[in-house]
Amino acid sequence: MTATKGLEGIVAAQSSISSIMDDQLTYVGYNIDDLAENASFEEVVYLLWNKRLPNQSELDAFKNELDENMALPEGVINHLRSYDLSSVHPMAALRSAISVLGLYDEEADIMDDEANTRKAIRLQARIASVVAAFARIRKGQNPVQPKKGIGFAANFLYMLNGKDPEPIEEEAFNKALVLHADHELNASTFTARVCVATLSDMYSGITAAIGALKGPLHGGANEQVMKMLNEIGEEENAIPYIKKALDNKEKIMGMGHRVYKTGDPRAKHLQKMSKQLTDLVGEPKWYNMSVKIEEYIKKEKGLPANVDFYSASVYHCLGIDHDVFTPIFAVSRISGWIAHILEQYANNRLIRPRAEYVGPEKQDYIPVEKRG
Ligand SMILES: CC(=O)SCCNC(=O)CCNC(=O)[C@H](O)C(C)(C)COP(=O)(O)OP(=O)(O)OC[C@H]1O[C@@H](n2cnc3c(N)ncnc32)[C@H](O)[C@@H]1OP(=O)(O)O
Ligand SMILES: O=C([O-])CC(=O)C(=O)O
Repeated sequence: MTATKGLEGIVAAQSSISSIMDDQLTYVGYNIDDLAENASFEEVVYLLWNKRLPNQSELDAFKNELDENMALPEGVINHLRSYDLSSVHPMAALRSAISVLGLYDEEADIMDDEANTRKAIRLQARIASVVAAFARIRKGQNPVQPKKGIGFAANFLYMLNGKDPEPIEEEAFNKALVLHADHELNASTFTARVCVATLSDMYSGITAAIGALKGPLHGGANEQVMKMLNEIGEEENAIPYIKKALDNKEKIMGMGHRVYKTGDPRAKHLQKMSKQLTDLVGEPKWYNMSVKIEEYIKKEKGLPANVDFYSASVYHCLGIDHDVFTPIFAVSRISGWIAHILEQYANNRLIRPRAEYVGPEKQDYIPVEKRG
């Protein structure tokens, strides 16, 4: 038995949700470029869960269901208030809060298809409310109740900021949600599938996935990109900063990808939005700096920018706190996690690979009192 480090190149499941082929990403056969330009996030969620796009009345009903399920149980709000608000990272708060949400769901451990569909809606709706509520509570503000009928992207920004977003903000945020919704067997999705393949419940699968997304080699990279841009500070510092980091064998956040080698098809959409929004808010340096870094890393290391690279400056321009970037990723990616969880349940087998043992062999047990 020989291990493949990081399971690179291993095909671990069949899936009909999303596909990456020749550096093109499709959701259920629809190219991400078409979806990013044309679809609402709700249409994409419906697509991932039902493997087809909704007609108008199905979409209206789906949006309505999300609206109806957005409000949080009071116990969850109280739980969020009970954290050490000065130090808890919003991603840790989210991981815990989703687990707590499960305690308020009478159907948490009911595994039939209908119950799972209802839980899927509740989780998709409420994760947005949790992220927005925690972002406000830690600033001493009260959570804002969701507003019905304005759409998921606008509703999230409304709950976060307490005011309706501008159309350009809503459009950018919707596009970011669409672009982050699913990505084949990325680390957090695989985590979710491994968890529920034991026939554990959906809340456990999502909680596990949030834990995996949090790391800086995965979703946590978007926050780290903004930290790096802040440290660089001005355009002229960008290349010296990156050169030094590479000399120190550091990884440049938002660069590189396990699967994409020529480019991440999502990055160009986020790059375009970054240009628009940084100009709009009068902070073009974030975009200009990012372009310099991208070009330099491409030339020096042959690595492309990934989805986390330009999303950082996009979210910054939307006025979102930098440590809320990764929770926002989760608000979108939960749609993909749920699709994969449902797919796993539908054709389940325990996921249990083997390890290549490389430790010592045939050791003799020595009683503790005789050990040196
Ligand atoms: C939503 C997402 O999860 S997208 C990914 C988000 N993560 C990041 O942006 C973090 C930065 N990027 C990385 O760490 C990596 O590119 C990953 C984790 C995304 C993919 O990694 P892997 O496929 O495992 O590649 P691995 O880490 O083995 O790197 C291969 C080589 O490229 C180098 N490399 C890869 N990414 C980077 C980077 N961002 N900066 C500098 N060097 C890099 C490695 O140092 C290594 O070089 P070596 O062979 O000389 O030792
Ligand atoms: O697929 C991956 O490894 C990481 C990624 O880009 C994502 O999850 O969107």
